[in-house]
Amino acid sequence: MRKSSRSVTSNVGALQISSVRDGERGAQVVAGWPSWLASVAGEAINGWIPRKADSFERMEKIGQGTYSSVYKARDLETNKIVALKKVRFASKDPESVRFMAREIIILRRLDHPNVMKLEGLITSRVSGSMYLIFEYMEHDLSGLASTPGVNFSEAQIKCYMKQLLHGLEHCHSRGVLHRDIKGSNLLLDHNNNLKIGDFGLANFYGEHQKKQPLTSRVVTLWYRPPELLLGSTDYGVTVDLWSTGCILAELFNGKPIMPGRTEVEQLHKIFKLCGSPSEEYWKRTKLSHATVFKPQNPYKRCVAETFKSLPSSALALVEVLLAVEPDARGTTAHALQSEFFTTKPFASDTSSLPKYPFKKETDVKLREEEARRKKETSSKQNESKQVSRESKAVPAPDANAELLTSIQKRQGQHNKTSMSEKFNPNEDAAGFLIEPLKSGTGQNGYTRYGVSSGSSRSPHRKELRTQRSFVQRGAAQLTKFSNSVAARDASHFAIANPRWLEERYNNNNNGSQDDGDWSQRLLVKPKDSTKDKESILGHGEKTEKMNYSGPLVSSRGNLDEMLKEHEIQIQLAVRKARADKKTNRDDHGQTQAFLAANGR
Ligand SMILES: Nc1ncnc2c1ncn2[C@@H]1O[C@H](COP(=O)(O)OP(=O)(O)OP(=O)(O)O)[C@@H](O)[C@H]1O
Repeated sequence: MRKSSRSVTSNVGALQISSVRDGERGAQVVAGWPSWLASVAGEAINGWIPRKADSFERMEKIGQGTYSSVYKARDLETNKIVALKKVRFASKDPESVRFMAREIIILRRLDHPNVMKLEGLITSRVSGSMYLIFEYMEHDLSGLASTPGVNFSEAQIKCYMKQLLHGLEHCHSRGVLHRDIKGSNLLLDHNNNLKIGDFGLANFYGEHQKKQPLTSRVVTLWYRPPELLLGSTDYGVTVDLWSTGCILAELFNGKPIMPGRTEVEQLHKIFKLCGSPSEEYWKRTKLSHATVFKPQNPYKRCVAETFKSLPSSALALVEVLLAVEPDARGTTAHALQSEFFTTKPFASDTSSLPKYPFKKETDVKLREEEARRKKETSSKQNESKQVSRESKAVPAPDANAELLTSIQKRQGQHNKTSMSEKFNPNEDAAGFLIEPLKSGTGQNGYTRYGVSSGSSRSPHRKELRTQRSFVQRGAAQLTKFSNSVAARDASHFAIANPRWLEERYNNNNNGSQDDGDWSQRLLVKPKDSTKDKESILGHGEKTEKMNYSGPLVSSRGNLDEMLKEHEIQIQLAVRKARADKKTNRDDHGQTQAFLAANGR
């Protein structure tokens, strides 16, 4: 990034992005920045000048995120191939701009070979859009692991894990929590250098920050730690370590280890595998959902039995990272010192690993075609299903109305198309079969872990690959249960940009928490509140039913009862899915995943 002649030190450590003084703003606008950005998020651009769009040759689309579209491009000044991430936000809404800017501020704070480097920004005084410029990365870890014929050796897994932990160590040392660690956010270049990407959900934490509650609604579901599912708003680096443990086990296992479809099911999967927390923990903890989710009988931990085929040093590290109580997960430094990295086979050198052919562009095209095809089919189906869906949906509580307004702002409510573009329920993860792991022995005699080298892509890998961050995850999960559990539109509610809500909440509440914790309002509510429904519909969206993601559980009761209720809901959905399957062949994959995941 070129520096402006007037270099200003930016205090990117501040949680709140303060407005810049008029003089600074003026200088930034003169430097070419739009005033909507300079006026509310001057810190994000301090000392930089924007690049011009016409100094890049935009090539194909290579990624579609929840908040962004990513394009391959050529930098005409350097002739280098780069990735341009076009971020979605509403330039007329200062809060929306601030939140978009937070990703930039965080990225500018980081500087490490295993963290994606922000190389610059493209916008202009008259533009309403913003592109983030990154080094172009050929692969991501999930995509690579799902490639037919690609099986990782233990040394190779160590190589990737080591890089991930070094990158995370850097983030944590700079006071940054990533909060969305998963395979598709771990990017790899053609030399097998791994870089942590997508800081869209990241936030600052630590003692030097003003102590403010963080949102618990972050991290893609399958990688989300129990304390977040229990509603913690005071957490730290251990959330990233849990996700790291999930990835480590997954790389050996060949498929995601806890593919929950709802938050309740996710927590149940965690307790079944990792055991439920100790009595001590329940007593000590003030987590908002703890009373609701505490099981009557404790669950026994069975990580060792489940992953008995893992090398012992890998299993030992998985045991630590997947500790159900956060404090026992240690730190990135502890993990790097563990036997997993200090015993043979040692982590491969990146240069000794195979070079994999590019395939990102084809992947994106295939996924988009598939999504388009499904969308066409489903919009026809949705028309006929509308009545039953609405009648079974649980209305949202009053408290959600305010949040809904916020969400719409973040997503650019003035632009309805951007909303629907963002949310494509059919482009979801669960439409694929989960197959049993097949591992084998590679040419070098090492055990190769991961999927078998069949002629087609591994379905469960596809599932992993397309499991999106919080937003899309919500959409995907809920769509599966749209008729019996929650309405599809619930995801519009549940997909609030959590970091935006977090900040908004903090701004409005001066960081104080009360019994009406907003994250709890998102999850737990009484079942019969028609009034609530009225009130939420009264907030400008008369035609769209807004529901929420958590009505799988009653607000009072124990986990076992809830799970029973939950299971009934799932069975209803399974029956429904079976019926749909008969009537629509295009729903085939989705139904299969549903049945497979339920062991039916
Ligand atoms: N530097 C890069 N090089 C190549 N591809 C990239 C790069 N950065 C991102 N991508 C691709 O674009 C996709 C979306 O990017 P990113 O994850 O940053 O956006 P997002 O909107 O925050 O997505 P998500 O919904 O996963 O949170 C990634 O999954 C990846 O495949």
